[in-house]
Amino acid sequence: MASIMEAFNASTTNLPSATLDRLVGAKAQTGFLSNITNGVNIWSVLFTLLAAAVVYDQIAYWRNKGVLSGPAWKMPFIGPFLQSVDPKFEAYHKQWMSAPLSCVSVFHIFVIMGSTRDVARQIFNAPAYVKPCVVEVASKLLRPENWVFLDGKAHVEYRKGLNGLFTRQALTGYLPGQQEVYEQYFESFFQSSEKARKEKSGAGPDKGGEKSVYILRELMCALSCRTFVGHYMSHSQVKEIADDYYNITAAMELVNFPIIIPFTKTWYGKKAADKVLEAFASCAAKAKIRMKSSGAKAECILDRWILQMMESEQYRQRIERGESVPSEEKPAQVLRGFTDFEISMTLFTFLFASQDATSSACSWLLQLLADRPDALEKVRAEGNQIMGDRYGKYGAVQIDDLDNMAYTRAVVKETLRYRPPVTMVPYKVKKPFPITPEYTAPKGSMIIPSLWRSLHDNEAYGSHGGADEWAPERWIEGDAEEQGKNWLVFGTGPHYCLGQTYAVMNLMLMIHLLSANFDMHHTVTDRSEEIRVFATLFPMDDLLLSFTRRVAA
Ligand code: HEM
Repeated sequence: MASIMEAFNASTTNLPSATLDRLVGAKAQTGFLSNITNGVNIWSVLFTLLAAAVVYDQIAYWRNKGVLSGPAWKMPFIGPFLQSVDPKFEAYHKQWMSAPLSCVSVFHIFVIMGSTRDVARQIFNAPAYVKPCVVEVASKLLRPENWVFLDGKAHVEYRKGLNGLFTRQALTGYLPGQQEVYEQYFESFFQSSEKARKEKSGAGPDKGGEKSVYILRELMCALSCRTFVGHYMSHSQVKEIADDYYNITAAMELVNFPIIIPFTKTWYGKKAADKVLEAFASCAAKAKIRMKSSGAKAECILDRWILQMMESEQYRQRIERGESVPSEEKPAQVLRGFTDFEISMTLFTFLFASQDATSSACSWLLQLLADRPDALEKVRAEGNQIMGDRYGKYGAVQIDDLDNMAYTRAVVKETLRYRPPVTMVPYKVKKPFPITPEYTAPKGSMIIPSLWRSLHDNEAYGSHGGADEWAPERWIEGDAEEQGKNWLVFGTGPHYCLGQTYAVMNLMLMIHLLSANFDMHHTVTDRSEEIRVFATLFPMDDLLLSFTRRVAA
């Protein structure tokens, strides 16, 4: 306004009108610019930048999305982050069923979900384009230099060195320790059921159920620790790890806030992970000393690994001395020496890979068996027939016995199919990945093969009431065993589960011993069949179980 007044005042001078017009124009322009600049402050600059970033974020999402199914609009920056903090099975299920390929974008991460069997297999089998990324925070917890993040040849080589820890001979050696752990925990389940029954006087076994998923998690952690590090870890340390492990799982959301902020889930998770790493490193140091003493026998994975390192070192020394070593004396894998911390990181990956998955599997196994007495009786009858006098005795089960338990195996495999513990396996796209002729996944995006549809596919598992029914018989008299292409419970391709034989065997051992010695009583609620997502899948009501000692018929 002031500048217009100044221009107006100028008209009172005697300048020619054209010059005056030019001057008025120039004055008015200067006034307009200064108006703008006068209005500019830090907030308007920030607002403009923010608006530009929102527009950029949205356009980047559309560009990445291309022809994929997924929300048309992205919540600025965070996307569906808040939903991923409290994930709902139904929401995931809806997404898996929505299309073979769908997408969301959370923070800066573009996430592609591959849901059908063929798309999932295509992703698993594309190591040239993708590498595992577990979930974003995993590299912070497991450490970025951990072997599970190796790719290509380096991964294949490292993994070869671990194969010897999961051979039949190795698994045989872990069985006695595992049976000790089962005996100890089953006894404590029974004792706490007895206590609960006394406290809730008058409650029958079927009414006295206690939430069991937590104690089953502890059992699985104790079992893993015994298998991995034997007696190098005390019972109280195992208990501490089992308790802390909850924080590690809680930190494992599909997408986390990008930085670790104190007192958040990821912060607690990282603290717990550091403690586990320290504990395993100390076990490694102790094992290195023990295994050098004469006559020391390998009792756990750690012992076997160190033994293999020692044998490799002896072999190398013989070669260096110029000896010609007969080929049968050459170790199956010549290993380098690993530091205590390297060993610890690797053992942590085993715990990391097994803890949630086996806890989930054993929760559903017990729920399903408690609810289907006919199946439970078949497991018992088979065990009794195979074990004879040894039936129900801890320490008596050998690997050959488990091999012969066809029905028990069918129960485990059917449970893994019906309630797959791992439903999604995140991979990262290393270079543009042409998944279909119409769509190429952009470099840097997360791509997730999802296993549910493959395992609930009626074309493969349509017999015995259909794929949504739990029917162990389909593995005995049906053709489930021939559906190898659909059997993605343990993944496929170069990163397929290293512990799959061990996991199935261990779950078989658990239901065999438990059913031989105890009766299980499930307090069924209207939420028992609902699915809770906590990294893996669990019964929504946390599985109310109680145990009574079995009186043999
Ligand atoms: C029911 C139990 C289990 C299930 C359902 C399961 C499932 C899986 C799945 C889906 C993968 C990803 C495979 C891929 O990317 O193709 C995996 C990887 C892996 N699992 Fe398991 N797992 C189980 C138990 C175990 C156990 C007990 C161990 C070890 C003792 C283990 C060790 C591993 C390792 C080390 C990997 C990564 C392999 C690699 O990157 O080369 N898992 N598991």
